[in-house]
Amino acid sequence: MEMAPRTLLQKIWDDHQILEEDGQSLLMVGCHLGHDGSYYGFSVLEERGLKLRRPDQFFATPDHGVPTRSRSLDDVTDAAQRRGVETLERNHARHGFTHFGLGDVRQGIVHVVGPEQGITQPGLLLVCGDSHTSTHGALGALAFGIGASDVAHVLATQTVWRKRPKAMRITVDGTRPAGVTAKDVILAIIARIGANGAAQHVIEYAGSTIRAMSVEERLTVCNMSIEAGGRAGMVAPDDTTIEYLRGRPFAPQGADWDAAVAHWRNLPSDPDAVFDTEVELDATAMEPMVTWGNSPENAVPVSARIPSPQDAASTVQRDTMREALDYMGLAAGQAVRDIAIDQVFIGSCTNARLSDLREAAAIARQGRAMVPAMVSPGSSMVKQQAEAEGLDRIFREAGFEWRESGCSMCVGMNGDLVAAGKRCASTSNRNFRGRQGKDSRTHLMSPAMAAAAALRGRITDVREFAQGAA
Ligand SMILES: CC(C)[C@H](C(=O)O)[C@@H](O)C(=O)O
Ligand code: SF4
Repeated sequence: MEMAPRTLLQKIWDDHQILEEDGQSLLMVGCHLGHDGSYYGFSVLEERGLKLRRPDQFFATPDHGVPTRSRSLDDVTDAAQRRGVETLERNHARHGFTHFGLGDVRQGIVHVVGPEQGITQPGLLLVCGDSHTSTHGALGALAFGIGASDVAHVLATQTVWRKRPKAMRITVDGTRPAGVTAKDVILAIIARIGANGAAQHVIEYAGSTIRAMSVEERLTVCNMSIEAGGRAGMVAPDDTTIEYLRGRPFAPQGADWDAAVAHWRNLPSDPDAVFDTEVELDATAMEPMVTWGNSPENAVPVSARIPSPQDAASTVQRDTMREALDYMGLAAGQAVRDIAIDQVFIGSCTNARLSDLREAAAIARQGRAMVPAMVSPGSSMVKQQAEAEGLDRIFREAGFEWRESGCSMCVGMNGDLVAAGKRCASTSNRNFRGRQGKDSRTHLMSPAMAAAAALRGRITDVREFAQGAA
């Protein structure tokens, strides 16, 4: 009998399902990633006298609490954060998993490090106790964040229970206009479908715009799947994926590589596969995007004005918009381009890979920062590569601070904070209330847009600057 056509999601799910019970699947986990917030799971192992089931399939690196001024833990002001990093080191010594510690060039934000090291691969079922695990789907993996008790379950059994999600395909077609980056594409997607638009779904991004993207750009898109309410986001593996992985430290080698590639080639959704939900967008009509509120769905083109609560679809939405404008200190009808900012953050698992830093540097070199601006590379390897091509010098000469790698001001756990009432142009993924510090105000945008905002001290259309690489 011929098999029914399947989506990429269905293929990976079927490959990993051990059994199905009461509507839940028990799935074999191929790769488990951890960071300095992963200690709860290990304490459960200890309480129950259990061993780490597969030390060879657990990889961790400290990111959330690490200092970015230096690599010394003495620069971490919060005792709990310091304990997180130290506990990860202790668990590594005890359980023998792969650990890229502070001072190791392979350290970085776990979602930057996985792909960079070739740990993230097509067809893998990958989990991590972190919501932005969706990032790894850019390489054709099924990757999702899991809660603390699931982390303990995976550490002990290398399996996880999950309900089979629905499949959504988001097709983006056309050539992006100049100045429109992968970040703008995902912000446009979230603005269209809403912060809950992909609830219960795993998103597959498809179409000529996605196919034309580099792996680093696809990582940016998949990273924010969770901000659209999706369980995960993925892009089918293709030549771009395979060329990206070739020769990376943890990628298969020799005959194993050939076998892996043959498997990866079979993963893309079959032509007749049916998706539960389909969404289509035209990239040719897109502009650089900026958020104005406290949800990533509050994204508008940089040339637009802030929408009015009076135009909201419901009274609930109207109240939410009013509260957001009040919190953000903004008025309906105000031009986005006029908004003065207090500082700039270029970093995070969304936008701190080498290509992001190149794009930001290409703008930074055209002027001088008028407000405090900092750059925190996504990994220590990214930092090293950026320095090898002189990006650190460009940033420093433009008055930007060049820091060490970590989550940093994306979430502020390490003490890199935006002060109360201050407005930050940020390349991260969340603009929630208090996200970058108590009463801080966040505007999400691309690395080039953030650099442009730094040079002008206000939200600026990056297309006013010369385009091109640094
Ligand atoms: C602290 C961590 C568990 C959290 C997450 O799950 O995403 C963080 O990374 C974030 O981005 O909010
Ligand atoms: S960089 Fe930000 S979004 Fe990414 S894992 Fe760290 S805190 Fe979460």
